[in-house]
Amino acid sequence: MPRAVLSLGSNLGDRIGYLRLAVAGLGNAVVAVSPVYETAPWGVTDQPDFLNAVCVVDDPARDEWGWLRSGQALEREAERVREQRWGPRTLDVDVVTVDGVRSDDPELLLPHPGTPSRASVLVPWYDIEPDAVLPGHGPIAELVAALSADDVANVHRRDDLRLP
Ligand SMILES: Nc1ncnc2c1ncn2[C@@H]1O[C@H](COP(=O)(O)OP(=O)(O)OP(=O)(O)O)[C@@H](O)[C@H]1O
Ligand SMILES: Nc1nc2c(c(=O)[nH]1)N=C(CO)CN2
Repeated sequence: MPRAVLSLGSNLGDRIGYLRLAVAGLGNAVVAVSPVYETAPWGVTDQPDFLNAVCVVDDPARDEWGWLRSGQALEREAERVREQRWGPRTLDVDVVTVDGVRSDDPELLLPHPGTPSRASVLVPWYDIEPDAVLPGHGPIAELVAALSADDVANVHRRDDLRLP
């Protein structure tokens, strides 16, 4: 079960530098990287805007737990400090989905439960995998179409910023 979709986010310090660090750290496993989006914060709204992107990765040696550990190692590299839930961070790496795997382990919920409602994940993911299906939720094209006008207005593609 090697193929995963990871979401990347940063809203502290050198935001694009942290996203680049993550993509560089994923190395040869990277299959596709989305454009970068500037997004208004959801959850805790009184914090700086995020840069968000989505990465498709593939590595026969890593299962879903391997991808979680890889994401956490990258967060440590970005000197992320554990802070408030949904608060500001140098780098957030979430495992969105790993093939068809479903998990209700709180340490690794799959698919990531925030995905169906988050424009900051769905919009960049749709850019690189328009035919993707989120297990248990259907085609992401339908999830994107179901986003509110407000949600969509809160994500802005930054064509001046590129990954890796
Ligand atoms: N699919 C997943 N991807 C990443 N972390 C997960 C996942 N499912 C559960 N977790 C757990 O979530 C915990 C907290 O993660 P984190 O602090 O990044 O949450 P958050 O980013 O503030 O909120 P959210 O998970 O809603 O985006 C981690 O300890 C991790 O084990
Ligand atoms: N726009 C946006 N808002 C957020 C984000 C994020 O990645 N993008 N991550 C959060 C913490 O998980 C909280 N809020």
